[in-house]
Amino acid sequence: MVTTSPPLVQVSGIDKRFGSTRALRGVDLSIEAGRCLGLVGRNGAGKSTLVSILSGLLAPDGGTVRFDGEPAPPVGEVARWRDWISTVFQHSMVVPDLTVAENVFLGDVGRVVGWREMRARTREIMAEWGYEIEAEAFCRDLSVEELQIVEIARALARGARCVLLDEPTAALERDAVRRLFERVRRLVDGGVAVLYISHHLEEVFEICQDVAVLRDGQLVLSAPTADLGREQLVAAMVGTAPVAERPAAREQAVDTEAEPVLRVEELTAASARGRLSGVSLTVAPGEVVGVTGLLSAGVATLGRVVAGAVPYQGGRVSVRGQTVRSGRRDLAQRAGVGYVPEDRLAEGFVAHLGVAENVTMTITERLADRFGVLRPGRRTAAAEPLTRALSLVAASPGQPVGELSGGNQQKVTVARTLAHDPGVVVAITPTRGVDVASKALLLSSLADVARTTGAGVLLCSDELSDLVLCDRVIVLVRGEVFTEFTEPPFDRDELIVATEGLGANARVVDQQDTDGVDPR
Ligand SMILES: Nc1ncnc2c1ncn2[C@@H]1O[C@H](COP(=O)(O)OP(=O)(O)OP(=O)(O)O)[C@@H](O)[C@H]1O
Repeated sequence: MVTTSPPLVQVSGIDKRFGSTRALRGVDLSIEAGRCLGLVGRNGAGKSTLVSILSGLLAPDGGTVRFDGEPAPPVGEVARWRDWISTVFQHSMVVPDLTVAENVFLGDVGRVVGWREMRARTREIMAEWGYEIEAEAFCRDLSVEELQIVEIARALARGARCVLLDEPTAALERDAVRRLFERVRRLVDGGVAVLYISHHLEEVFEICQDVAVLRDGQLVLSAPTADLGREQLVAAMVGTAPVAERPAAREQAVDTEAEPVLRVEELTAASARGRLSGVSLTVAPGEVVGVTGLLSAGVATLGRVVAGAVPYQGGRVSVRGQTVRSGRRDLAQRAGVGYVPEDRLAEGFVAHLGVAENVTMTITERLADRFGVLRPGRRTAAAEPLTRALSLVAASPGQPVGELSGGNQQKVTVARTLAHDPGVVVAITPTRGVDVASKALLLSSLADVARTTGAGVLLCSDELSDLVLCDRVIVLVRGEVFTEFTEPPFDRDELIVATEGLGANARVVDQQDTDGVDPR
């Protein structure tokens, strides 16, 4: 008699409701030992809900989870679930006031290892991954990338039989992504089951043997990746919804002779996200200027300085001729700077307020009647065109933003920025966590604002596909302007080479401007 062993993780008939939202409907899924399963779907499809259920944090309304054929432990007994499944969550679960080693072994201290061994094993894992993070460092001092590494190290240290990676590459650089993939392959070769959630379909094709697609809470496709093309995958994700995967190229010429809406002169700043040294640039009315570079190059710092979110030490930032004082978010906003921050949870929205209220937060005075009263209907009407343009999914305009999926929260942040007719939009990695089909909509709405209102857009992103609709792209290397690409379409490979500080023919700025840049 032939006996086949049960899958390592088997999910059967899982249902989950949140009020009127059916987040998961009768989902069946198997995660096999020694295979990597990709889980994809549009924003709000139910991926994170499934991750929470698989991590023992959320009870399903119906259905079962089995490990190796046996019923999973009761929900809430997180330590017992972790013996089976270790999860790297989309949002940092790292405790800032603990050290790296304490975070890696969080929940296991005393039970599994002593302090000395904990530090030694943390060092070992970091060395194996090629990361230079001190085991004794406090996590509050780490960058976004380093925090994510701590989370991955935690999953690896536990030696769980199944590892869930929920958008693990969102804050990682190319080299770090490559290292992560190597490690995932090694885990899989060693018999570990991996569930890999990503909005980057190319990643799914690269490292997953199988792929499953969730749409509106239902599993609509499950197949080996080798049997599928990208189009089939996107078609399964979007169903019958019309979709533009790429924003249309920009046609309108920008008047670069016009007085710039944004002028940055000889800017010097220091922040945990990279320093800036003597950075100068301008953005003309209606122009979309991209800024890119490696994580430590200062791209996010530049955006944050212009938005007044962090101070600068030298130089000048001016919007429509008016100087924006260092580190004054309020004054930057008053001067007309709209800001799509990198960390939407911390700065992007107010979680307990509704979608329409968040979107119209900066324009309440304009919407109120002559007695200063603002009717909810007016809010909803003002928010609706923006949320529709971004294909935002919410149960109602009043649904608290904290209840939305990650990608939809990001769309609220963008809609809110665009609502108050900014003169300059600073957007930092605006498409992070946004599904493939919504990316084009989001980028197009930024470009539309530039085209129709004459606003300037400063698009700070390490996501090269975000840069397609830029009129120019400025590359920063170690806090300095290294080069500028002025002729779209931009060549992806040339951009990559430039971010590394290489590629002589891409160089168009004066030699003088780049003195001191080590071209490695
Ligand atoms: N705590 C909650 N209360 C109410 N609704 C919720 C809650 N958590 C999730 N939802 C809803 O359940 C649905 C599925 O959300 P989920 O976060 O699982 O989607 P997702 O596929 O992970 O999306 P994304 O790609 O944007 O992260 C969404 O409509 C979301 O608004």
